[in-house]
Amino acid sequence: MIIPLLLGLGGLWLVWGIISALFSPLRSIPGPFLSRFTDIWYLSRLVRFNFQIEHVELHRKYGPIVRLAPNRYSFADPEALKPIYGHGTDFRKSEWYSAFNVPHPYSLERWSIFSTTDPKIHAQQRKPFTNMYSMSSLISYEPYVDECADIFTQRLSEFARAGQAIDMGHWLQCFAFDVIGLITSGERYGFLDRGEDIRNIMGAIEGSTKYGVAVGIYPRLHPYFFKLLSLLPKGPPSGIHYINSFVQGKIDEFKNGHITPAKQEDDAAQTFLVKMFHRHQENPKEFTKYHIFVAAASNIAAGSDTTGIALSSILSHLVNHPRCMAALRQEIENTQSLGLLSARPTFKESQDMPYLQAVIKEAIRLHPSIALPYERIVPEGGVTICGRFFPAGTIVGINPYVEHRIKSIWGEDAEEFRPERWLTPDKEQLSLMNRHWIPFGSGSRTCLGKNVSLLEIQKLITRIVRDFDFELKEGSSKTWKTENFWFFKPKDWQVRVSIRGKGPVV
Ligand code: HEM
Repeated sequence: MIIPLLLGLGGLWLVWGIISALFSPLRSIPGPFLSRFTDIWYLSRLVRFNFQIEHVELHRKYGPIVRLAPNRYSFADPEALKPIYGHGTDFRKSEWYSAFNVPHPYSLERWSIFSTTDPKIHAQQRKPFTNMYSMSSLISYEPYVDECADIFTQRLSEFARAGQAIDMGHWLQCFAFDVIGLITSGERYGFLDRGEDIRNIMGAIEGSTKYGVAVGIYPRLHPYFFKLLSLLPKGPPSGIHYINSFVQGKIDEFKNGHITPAKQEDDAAQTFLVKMFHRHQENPKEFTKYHIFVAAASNIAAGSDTTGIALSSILSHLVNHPRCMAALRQEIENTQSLGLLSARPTFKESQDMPYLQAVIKEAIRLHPSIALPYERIVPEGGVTICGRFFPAGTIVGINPYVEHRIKSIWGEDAEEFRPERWLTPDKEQLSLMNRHWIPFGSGSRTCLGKNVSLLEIQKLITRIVRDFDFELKEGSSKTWKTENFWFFKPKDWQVRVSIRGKGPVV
């Protein structure tokens, strides 16, 4: 009885797919054959966790607009960015993002800055947090980064003395995780001390992100899958619950031990939690306990993998391009000889180093921390993009990995690591590249933590490039292994470290 029923439903679904494909107003847009009829083709590619390679190939084969699924289109055209993500446009995030949230009935009032889809609701939700990520707050977070950089360089010195190769991607994530812990709650989680995935929190973030990437293709099934997989002791929902209870635990520990009722003199120097608890005390109805949870959870879930990957990308490009490593060291030495570089480089000092800035931008261009499309939905009335009309409800998106390789923006050598492209005197070209450099997103949903991560990146890269030499473990290929599950992560990137000159200055 069940089998004929399932076969019947499958048949109906197939017929519906074929009819929809035949009558779609977008049927002339090219793409893989199966993508016309079903989302399964795209899903099957995503779960291989290296879609970025095929994504570039698809655009080479089919042109600037490609169908990825019956109602999903991808763009590799400089003209597409502005209509989709430009300020003032009404495109909302697609429902794909909802699979990154705990669904009802498991949630009380679950929303997150990252996954809210409606632009107006999102603007209200984001506003109370922006000043915590502002430039003035940023400078006050510098001692936290320095504290972790001190421990990180100590670890590197130990590995150098032991002649031991290490998984550098993992250690850079440990650094990013401990920094975000300090900035958020004034506590280092201890990743740098132990070098291991404490309480499997990194694994939980990875598992729940992989779940979101896959299940987001069928967002209506998310509550059912979530419920079903919750029955497994180590299923992805347990990861999501785990992250949430980890964050809540940190908040509770903080509340019970550290919170001071009086506002401290120097507001900017406080951690996120201190600032947020004060805000909550002043106005508990507008700034609720859930607001505190949301910001702390965002920092932990969005701020460790991303920054760790960016640091790996920069260091790996430098290791693979000795000429660029030498040029950066020259800049560091020049700055130092002018007395403009502290032992613990400051954010301001590293911002005044143009070659460093160029290296950072170029590495993150070629290997962005996120390498899947930022999906949006065409609003009421439809929109013309790249000369083609898309009706309301169509899912459209640009993948930064693809955008960062468009030759009409970056030139014939788009695939090459050439930091000098950012030092061009051609202002128009520079402005074009800056507009299309989108590793932190684009428009109103741009990364809230961008400055925090740049603070970490600039300070740490200057310091470790000055104090250490790096080489791939013998026998390793220059092309590292990666997994792309939204976070585009290096896997087991083995590097040997040695101390330069007299060793770390601090
Ligand atoms: C190199 C490091 C980072 C990269 C490349 C990065 C990238 C991104 C991207 C691409 C988005 C937008 C995604 C979309 O449109 O779908 C985003 C959003 C976000 N990021 Fe980051 N991120 C980084 C670090 C951080 C850090 C350190 C934090 C927190 C301290 C953070 C917090 C957030 C939040 C809260 C959002 C949601 C913003 C919104 O929708 O209004 N990120 N990030």
